[in-house]
Amino acid sequence: MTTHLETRSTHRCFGGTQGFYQHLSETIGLPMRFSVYQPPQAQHGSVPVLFFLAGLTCTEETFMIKAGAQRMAAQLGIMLVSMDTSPRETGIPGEAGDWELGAGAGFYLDATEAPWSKYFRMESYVTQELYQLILSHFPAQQNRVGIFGHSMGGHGALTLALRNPDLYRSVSAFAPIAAPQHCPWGQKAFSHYLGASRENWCKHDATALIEAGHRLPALLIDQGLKDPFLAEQLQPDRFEAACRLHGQPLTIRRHDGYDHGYYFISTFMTDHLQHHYDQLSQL
Ligand SMILES: N[C@@H](CCC(=O)N[C@@H](CSC=O)C(=O)NCC(=O)O)C(=O)O
Repeated sequence: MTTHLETRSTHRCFGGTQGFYQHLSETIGLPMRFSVYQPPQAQHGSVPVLFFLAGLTCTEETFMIKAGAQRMAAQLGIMLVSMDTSPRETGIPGEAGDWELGAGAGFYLDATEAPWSKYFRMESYVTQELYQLILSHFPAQQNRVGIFGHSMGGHGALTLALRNPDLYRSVSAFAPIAAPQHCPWGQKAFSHYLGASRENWCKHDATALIEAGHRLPALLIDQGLKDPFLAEQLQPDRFEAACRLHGQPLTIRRHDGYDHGYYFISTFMTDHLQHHYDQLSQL
C-alpha cells in the first residue's frame, strides 16, 4: 500500500508511543484522521491490535484521551487504534449541525443513498482501508485483531464483527446501540443513509444479524444502569434475548449508578482489554 501518512503528533506514553495521523483516504475520497497507541513491546516485534470505534460526536482523539486504556495496553502488549467517526467537510448540505446525523455520526456503514453515499463509507474504510493500512504500516499481528466500541461505536463493533468474522477474532462493547432499527438514533441514520428498505437495515442491526445466523466469538458487553440512553436508544435486552435464543455466547454486565460517558468506560476498560487479550492469546 502506498498511502502517504502524515504524522500529526506523537507522544511517549507508558513506555510506548501515542500517535495521531492523517491520510487521504481512497475509500472516503477525503482526508481521514486516526490514532494509534503502540505499546513498548511493538519496538521489538509485532503485537495484537484492537480497533476501538467511538460514539456520536467523537473523533479519533476521544478514546485515546478519555478511556484510560494505554496503561493496561502497555502491560499486555496490545496496540490500540481509533479513528474519526465520519468523513468531514464533505460539502453535503446538512452534514454539520445535527449531532445524530452526518459529521460525527457515520454509523460504521456504507451509505447507499444520495447525497451521503459519495463519502459516507465508514464500513469499507474501517474494515478494508484502515485495517490494511494498520497491518502494513505498524507492527500489528494480522491474525490477532480485535474490535470494540462505545454506543454508536458499540453498534459498529458488533455489526462489523458479525459481518466480517474472518477479520475480527475478539469483540466487546460498552453501551452499544444494540437494536438500531428499533431506536430513534438508528431509524434516523438508517433512513438517511440506507433508504427505506428494512431488508438493508437488518444487515446493519446487531440483533437482526444474530437472528439471521451470524455469530461472534465469546462476547463481553458492559452497560450502565444510569445511562440516559438505555431504554430508548440502546435496548440491550433485545440483543440479549436474541443471543440467548440463538446460542450466541454473551456476558452482559449491568452496573448500578454508571451513566453513558467515559467515566463508565474507563472504569471497566481493563476488563475489556483482558477479555481481548485472553481471546487473542488462544489463537
Ligand atoms: N449531544 C451531546 C451528547 C453526545 C454524546 O453523549 N456522545 C457520546 C456517544 S452517544 C452514542 O453514540 C460520547 O461518547 N460523547 C463523547 C464524550 O466525550 O462523552 C453532545 O453533543 O455532547
